[in-house]
Amino acid sequence: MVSSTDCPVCGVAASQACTRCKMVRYCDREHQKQHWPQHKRSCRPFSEEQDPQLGRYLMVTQDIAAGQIVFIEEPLVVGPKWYLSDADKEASIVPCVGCATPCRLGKHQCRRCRWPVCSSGCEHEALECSVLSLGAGTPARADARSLNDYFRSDALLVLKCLLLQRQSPAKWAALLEMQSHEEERRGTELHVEAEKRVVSYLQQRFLGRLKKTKPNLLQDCGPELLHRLCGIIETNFMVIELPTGVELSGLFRQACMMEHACQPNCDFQFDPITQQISVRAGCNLRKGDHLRITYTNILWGTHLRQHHLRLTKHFSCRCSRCLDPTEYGTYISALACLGDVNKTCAGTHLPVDPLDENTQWKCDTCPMLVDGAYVSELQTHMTEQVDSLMAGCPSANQVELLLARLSQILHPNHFHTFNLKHTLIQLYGNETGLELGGLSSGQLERKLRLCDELYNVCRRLDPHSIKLAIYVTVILIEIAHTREEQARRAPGEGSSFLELAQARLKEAEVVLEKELESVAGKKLYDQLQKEIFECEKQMLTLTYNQKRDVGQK
Ligand SMILES: C[S@@+](CC[C@H](N)C(=O)[O-])C[C@H]1O[C@@H](n2cnc3c(N)ncnc32)[C@H](O)[C@@H]1O
Repeated sequence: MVSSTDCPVCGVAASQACTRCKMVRYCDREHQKQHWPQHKRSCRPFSEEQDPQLGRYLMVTQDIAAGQIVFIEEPLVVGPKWYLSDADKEASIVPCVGCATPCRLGKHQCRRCRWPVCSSGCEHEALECSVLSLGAGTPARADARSLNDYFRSDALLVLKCLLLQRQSPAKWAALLEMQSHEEERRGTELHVEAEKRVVSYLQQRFLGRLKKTKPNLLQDCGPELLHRLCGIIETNFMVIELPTGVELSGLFRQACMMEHACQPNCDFQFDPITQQISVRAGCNLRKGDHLRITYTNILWGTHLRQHHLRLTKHFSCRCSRCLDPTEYGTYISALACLGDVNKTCAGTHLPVDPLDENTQWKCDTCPMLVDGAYVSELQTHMTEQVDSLMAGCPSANQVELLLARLSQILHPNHFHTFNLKHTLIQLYGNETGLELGGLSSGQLERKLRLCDELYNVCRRLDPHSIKLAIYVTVILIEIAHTREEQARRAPGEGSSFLELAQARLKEAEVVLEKELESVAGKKLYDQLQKEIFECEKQMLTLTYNQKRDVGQK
C-alpha cells in the first residue's frame, strides 16, 4: 500500500484523497466509485476494537509489510507544547500564536488580543483571537518570565480544544470520546497543577468574561469540562517537533488509539506543514497484531517506565518486556550483588516481581535479597548524580569517574551506566586532547568494547530500530571512526579495518532510513553521507598507495 498522487483509474495526477485512508488519490468522485471494489480490500488494514483493560485499540486485519504506511491522519487539534520546562517559562523566544514561527517576546503582538506573533501581519484563528482578546491588558512586568506567565501557551492548548465545541461539532465529539482518566486524576498533583496553571487562569482571564458578554457562544466552559480536557490532553497528546525546533502538541482521533508497548511495532512521523501524522509498520505485522507505539522512554528500566506510565497515563504496562526481570536479557535495570560480610559475589540482582515497585531484588548466584525501598532510594540517588553530571557537559575523565563508582553497584548494562557509556564513546575521539589520533590502542579497544555493549543492548530492546535509530547510528559511526583510526595505524591490515568501517556506515544508512523525516535524523543522515564518502576515499587512497608501493619495488 503506497501513497500515490495519480488516479489509479486513469493515471492522471489527482488531488482528492480517499477520505478514509488518505492513501489513494482520485481525479473525481466517479473514478473513486469505480475503483472502490478493488480499493476496499486495502483501504484500512486495521479495525478499531475495545478491551476492558486497554480501552479502544487498533488491530491489524490484513498482513502489513515492514515500512508500509498504515494510515495518514489529520490532527483534531494542534497547539503549543503541553509540558513547559523551567527554561520554556523563562524563554524570550516563543512560538508565534498564529503560525508557530519562533519570535521574540514583546516585539510584535496581535493587534486584537495582544498575544505574541511573529510579525504584525500574522493572523490567527478568529474565534480564538476574540476569546483571547477578552483578557487583553498590559502585563505588570515586561521580563520574559512574567510575559510567559501572562500568555500561558499550555492553557492556550486547552482553549483550542474547548473552542472545537463551536468550530467543529464532529471533531468535538471525537475529542470527548478520548480517554481522560478524570477519576484517577482527581486529587493528584497533576490535577492540582492543572487547576493552578490552566483551569483558574482560563476562567479568570477569559471565560468568566465570555459568559457575561456572549453567554451562548459555548454550551459549556465550566471547570469540570476544562479538567476533563486537561486529562484528555495528558493521556493522548503527541509531540510534534518542527524543523525550527519548536515543539507542538497534537491530538489525533485514530493515532491516539494506538496502545503502548515497551517494544513498539509502529513508528510515526508528522508533516511539518500540515501536522498530518503518518503511521508506518516498523516490522512485518500479521493479522490480529495490535498497532503499538511507546508512550515512555525505552532506555529506562522497568520501574522507571512503570512509574512514568502510572503517573501520566494511569495504567500498569504488562508487556513482555515488563514481565521479564532481565528485560530481554539486557539486564538494563539490574544491580551488581555486593555479597555479604563474609564473601563477595559476582552475581546480579533482579526484581522478584518486576511489576511491583516494592518487590524484593534477588541475587541470581547467592541467597542475598535486597529490599525494594533500598533499591528505589539507590536509584533516586544515582539519577541525581547522573543528571547533575550530564547537565554540565562533562569531560571523559569526569564520566569515567562516575562510571567507575556506579559500576560497583550496577550491572554493566544498567540504564545509568548505558547513558554514561553512550556519552563516553562520543567523547573519546572528539574531546580536545582526546582526538582519535592521540588515543592509545587500549583506549581505542575500550571505545570499541563500549560501542559493542551499547549496540547489543539497543538491538535487544528495539530489534527493528523503531525508537533507537539515532542512538544506534551514533554508535555505528563511532565504531567506524575507530576502525578507520586502526586502519591508519596498521596500513598492512588497513583494507580489512576499512571494510569493517564501511560495513558499519552502510548499516547505519539502513537504520537511519526510518528517521529521515525528523530534524535530528536528517542532520545525522547528512553527516553519515560525508562519513561514507570519506571512508571510500580512504579505501581508494590505500589501494592507490599499495599499488604504487608494489610498482616501486
Ligand atoms: C492514548 S490512549 C489510547 C486510547 C485509549 N485506549 C482510548 O480508549 O481512547 C492511552 C490510554 O489507553 C490505555 N492503554 C494504552 N496502552 C495500554 C496498555 N499497554 N495497557 C493498559 N492500558 C493501556 C490507558 O488507559 C492509557 O491511558
